[in-house]
Amino acid sequence: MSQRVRLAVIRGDGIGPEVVAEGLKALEAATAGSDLVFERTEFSLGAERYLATGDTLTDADLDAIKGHDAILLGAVGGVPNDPRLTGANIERGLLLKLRFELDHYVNLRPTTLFPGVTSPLAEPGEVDFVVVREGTEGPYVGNGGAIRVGTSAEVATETSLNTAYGVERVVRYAFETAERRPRKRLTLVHKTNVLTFAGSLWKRTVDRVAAEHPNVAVDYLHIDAVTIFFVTDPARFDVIVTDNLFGDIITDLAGAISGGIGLAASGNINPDGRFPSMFEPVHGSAPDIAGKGIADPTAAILSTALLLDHLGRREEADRVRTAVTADLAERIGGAARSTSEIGDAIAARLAGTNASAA
Ligand SMILES: NC(=O)C1=CN([C@@H]2O[C@H](COP(=O)(O)OP(=O)(O)OC[C@H]3O[C@@H](n4cnc5c(N)ncnc54)[C@H](O)[C@@H]3O)[C@@H](O)[C@H]2O)C=CC1
Ligand SMILES: CC(C)CC(=O)C(=O)O
Ligand SMILES: [Mg+2]
Repeated sequence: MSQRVRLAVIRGDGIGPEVVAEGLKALEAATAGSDLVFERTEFSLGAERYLATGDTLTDADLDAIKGHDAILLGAVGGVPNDPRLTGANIERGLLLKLRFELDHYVNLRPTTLFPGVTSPLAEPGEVDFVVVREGTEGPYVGNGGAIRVGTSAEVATETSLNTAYGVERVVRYAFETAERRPRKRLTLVHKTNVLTFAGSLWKRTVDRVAAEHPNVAVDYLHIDAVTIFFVTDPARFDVIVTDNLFGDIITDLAGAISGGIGLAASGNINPDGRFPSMFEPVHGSAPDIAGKGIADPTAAILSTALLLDHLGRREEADRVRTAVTADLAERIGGAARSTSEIGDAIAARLAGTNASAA
């Protein structure tokens, strides 16, 4: 019996389509000849579609996407200097709407410094942590407004939403993740010294859930101190749990200390399985390099490994990670390669047709 997977593909804007093409190559190569059968549906969503039609994510789009088992997304937003585009329509109206409507309350962002990858700051083995970022609340919910806009008396608010329900479920997921990892450490990252209302909720929730996980060592760091320790002592981190905004910011930094943002993969997970989970690179649409064929597709490829993990296909997921690890090790001192050259080399390793395949 084959395992049929209905995969929604949202290539998006900028380098999104370039890196998704390579992710799909890897996914196909990793699963060729197996019982896993992907049935792909393309959804043409993003800034370009919005500019052409005025639509971001319609109810019909959402309903159709809900009929899938998983989503692979490139990146959206970032057509430079177009005054018709604001964060409200693409970033919030499309990307965050997908995360909220599909209840992606876990935004999982593993960070590993692979052997052979150069980091300005750390050695391989020193960086191996996972950020569990809350994905449906925080300051990203659009809870705010502005008055007297454009005047010297303008006032703008952007209120962070934190619910006991929302915080507890992501904290529980983070503890369960820590339980499965050898070091069993969990760090809550927040700013409880000044964001005292939300911070107190997060801290009390972690303390309460910690009592159910006596094997997990728990500590707390303020977000500003975390930016120091990511640089000076990344080995201290195992599992980090944090809110939507802090998690967004520190995972770009996590990418930078572990070989570059082009290697950073993520999963927007709906752990209940009620809605399809969505896998995407941590990076955005990178308009500064779009169309040049130089984007690193590794993050998109590693995102397909997270997708395979989510489908319960650990063996195929590990094959993707092994092929990426081997490819990264060969990059040292090598000539720069294009997006498709990297994707082809990794796919060839997976297919066993690369001369130096591991
Ligand atoms: N999930 C998504 O769809 C995301 C969308 N965005 C959107 O993307 C647009 C651009 O945002 P930025 O702040 O510039 O962030 P970005 O992540 O797109 O780019 C930041 C820097 O990293 C480089 N970079 C990114 N991905 C790369 C890759 N695969 N290989 C090599 N270099 C890479 C870019 O060239 C740029 O110099 C904005 O509209 C933003 O809102 C940003 C982050 C996530
Ligand atoms: C639109 C943003 C929330 C996307 C982003 O930067 C991210 O999820 O990392
Ligand atoms: Mg981000």
